[in-house]
Amino acid sequence: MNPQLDIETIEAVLAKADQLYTEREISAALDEIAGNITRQLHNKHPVCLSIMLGGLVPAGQLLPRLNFPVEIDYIHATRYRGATEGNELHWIKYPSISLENRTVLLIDDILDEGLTLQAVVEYCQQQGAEQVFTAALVEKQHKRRIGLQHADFTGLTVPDRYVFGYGMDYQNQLRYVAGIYAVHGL
Ligand SMILES: O=P(O)(O)OC[C@H]1O[C@H](OP(=O)(O)OP(=O)(O)O)[C@H](O)[C@@H]1O
Ligand SMILES: Nc1nc2[nH]cnc2c(=O)[nH]1
Repeated sequence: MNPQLDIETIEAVLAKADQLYTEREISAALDEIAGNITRQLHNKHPVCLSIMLGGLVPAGQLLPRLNFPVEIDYIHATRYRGATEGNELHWIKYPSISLENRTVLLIDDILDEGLTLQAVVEYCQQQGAEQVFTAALVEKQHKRRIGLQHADFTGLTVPDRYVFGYGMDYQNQLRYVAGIYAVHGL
């Protein structure tokens, strides 16, 4: 499938966007999240599941900060699918590692309405996980949370705008950006 946006448009979206967090601020937040995860899970040998695609960058930056034994796998589930409003959750890949009697840590980029993390927590529980913890780099601030209210581990808050960078996309683009930005006008 061809990208929805051409290179000039992608560069213009980035140039006009409002920067909410620098890479340095995100790095400090990841240090804090990693410290809190370590204190709570260091002797649990957790299965860490990145929720793709958005979880890719936060998980990739968080996991090397965890200096204790973990197993790594991923789930691919999406409800926005390149749009700026969510729909029902589309499951693309279930984890390969058995979750039975395991402590599970889910890692995602953003908690918005909370439906994605809630559905994935329920899936893990159905698979027999002993305990399920959630980490989201960012929590969006609004009163429309209808699923999971808060992640167990989180670092940054963003206003009620559409944000991208550090794993988060705008129309399937800009996930690689080393900062967190709000789209101009959204
Ligand atoms: O709290 P919610 O309102 O459910 O939204 C949060 C979810 O939305 C994004 O995923 P998206 O469906 O855009 O897929 P992606 O990971 O491929 O970006 C993000 O990565 C979270 O998983
Ligand atoms: N990229 C991105 N994904 C989301 N999923 C839910 N909210 C958002 C958001 O603001 N940005």
